[in-house]
Amino acid sequence: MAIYPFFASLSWSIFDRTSIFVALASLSIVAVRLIKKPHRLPFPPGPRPLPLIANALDFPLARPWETYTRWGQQYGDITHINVLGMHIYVLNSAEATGDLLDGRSNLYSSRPDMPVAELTGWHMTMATLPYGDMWRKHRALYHNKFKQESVHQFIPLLTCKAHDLLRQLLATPDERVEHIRNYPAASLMYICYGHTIESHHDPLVEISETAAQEVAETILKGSLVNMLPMARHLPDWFGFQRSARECRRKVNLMLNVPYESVRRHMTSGNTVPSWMSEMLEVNDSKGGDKAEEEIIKSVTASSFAAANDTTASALQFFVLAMLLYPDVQCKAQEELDRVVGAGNIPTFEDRESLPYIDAIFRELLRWRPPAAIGVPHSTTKDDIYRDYYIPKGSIIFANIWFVEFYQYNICPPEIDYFFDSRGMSHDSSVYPNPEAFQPDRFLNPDGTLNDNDKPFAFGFGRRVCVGSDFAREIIWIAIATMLSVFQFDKAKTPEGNDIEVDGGFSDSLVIHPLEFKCSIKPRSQACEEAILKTPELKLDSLELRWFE
Ligand code: HEM
Repeated sequence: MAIYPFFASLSWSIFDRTSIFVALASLSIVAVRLIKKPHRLPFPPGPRPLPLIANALDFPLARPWETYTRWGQQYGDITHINVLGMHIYVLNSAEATGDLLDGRSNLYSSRPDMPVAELTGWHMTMATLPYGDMWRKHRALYHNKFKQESVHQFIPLLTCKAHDLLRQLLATPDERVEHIRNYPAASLMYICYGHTIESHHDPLVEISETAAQEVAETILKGSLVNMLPMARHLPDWFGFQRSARECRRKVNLMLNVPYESVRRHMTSGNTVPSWMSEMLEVNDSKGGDKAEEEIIKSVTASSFAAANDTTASALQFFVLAMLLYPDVQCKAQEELDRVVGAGNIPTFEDRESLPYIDAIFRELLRWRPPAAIGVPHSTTKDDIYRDYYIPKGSIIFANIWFVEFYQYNICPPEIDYFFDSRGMSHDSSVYPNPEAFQPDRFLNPDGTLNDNDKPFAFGFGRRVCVGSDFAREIIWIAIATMLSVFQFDKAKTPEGNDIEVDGGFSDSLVIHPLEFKCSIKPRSQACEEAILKTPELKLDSLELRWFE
């Protein structure tokens, strides 16, 4: 089990006085937590704890949604484990999640105290801030920019970027993965910093992506260390500290390099209006408060980090779905041809008349929610739910999704309870045949969209994704325009046989399909011409009304 290397790495010969102090202090905190008199009400059921270390060995370090789903099947829709004194609850139903994270959001809206976030410098990003004034301040800045009433301001930019994507896919379809990655990155770099990406190896994108990726990896590597507040003081020989320090260096670059670039443009009088320049101008006009400037750096950097990978994940899975479900592609193209005319590219103005495309968007986030276990919440007060005790500071995971084990041949045949899903997005009582990609689930019999418009994929309560309206826009226009002009098919072998795709995906915080081959061709000569005719807008010449 993954905890063994953790303990094995503790070599007594190299303990110094600090190490001994840290180890003893950590152990005494854990011991106090473990022997602390429990509330008279029980904890919910869960795996049997061992003496002293409780459920430390049960805590999943890889593909946690699989373990969480199994617990859901064994213990019901609310499972409890105690990891080194930390109370962790896993919610495996929409009902329990709705009751707690939405219904009691005044108590369930903080984030776990994670030393690893502080050590990597990530603690100032909104997604990790505890519930309180600083979080409210960050959230207000985001809300102002990305709230539903504001996102229409991004329409010219997103249209332009979607057309760029079409042209890139037409020119080099084999670079599909890179083009799709580039699409949200280019949009967000422009919104946040007024920066135009020229290639797939843009330095600002690479700095931001590397930092976000390394933080995710360090968080995973340090997941047990995360549980101990004393981890902040672990000695340097502890490998985790070194990777956290390296990560911090990259996070600093992510915060400061784009900022310095925007500042340079502002000083030289060549400002390209952006979210950052707009906020800096306001702050400068009030005297240039340094703490405020740090917040500005943080909200822009973390919106790129939160938005880029999740959006790219949804679009990569979209292509996979089109290969696996050609009937869906066909139905979508029929709708597009009927509404905008074959060979024409839809715009946001056509959206109301294209319900099936919206249904594809909703099904995509249900079928493959990019962040399968969301982001953990934590409680700010003791609570009682269904006669179970939930102490202050508990960590709450909502298992948005579970994996259909049998599909990937990793489920032992005797464990048939996996077939009966309880994961929320794949709850078979709500979504029959949950593993199938069926956008019709989101349509009324008359073809209009139904009311099921709150994807679990965006999270819950007061911490619900602040970019969800923007995500809908950026994903919708890409899907609609791509489907209008391209045919997505399985690639062929030289003998003309289909190259099968297995539908597997990565084991990461934000999931992505494993590499697969795909053929992308214009649907007709008219479609190819329509793509080539899309104007190659110079962003600087766009009417920048979205920054008003
Ligand atoms: C398909 C795209 C996206 C998905 C699936 C997604 C998913 C999520 C999830 C699951 C959370 C955690 C919610 C919770 O704690 O319950 C979250 C939080 C967040 N998302 Fe997104 N997101 C997406 C796109 C975006 C975009 C486009 C932006 C910004 C423009 C964004 C910014 C954020 C921020 C800042 C948070 C932290 C909110 C907080 O802690 O208060 N996300 N997102």
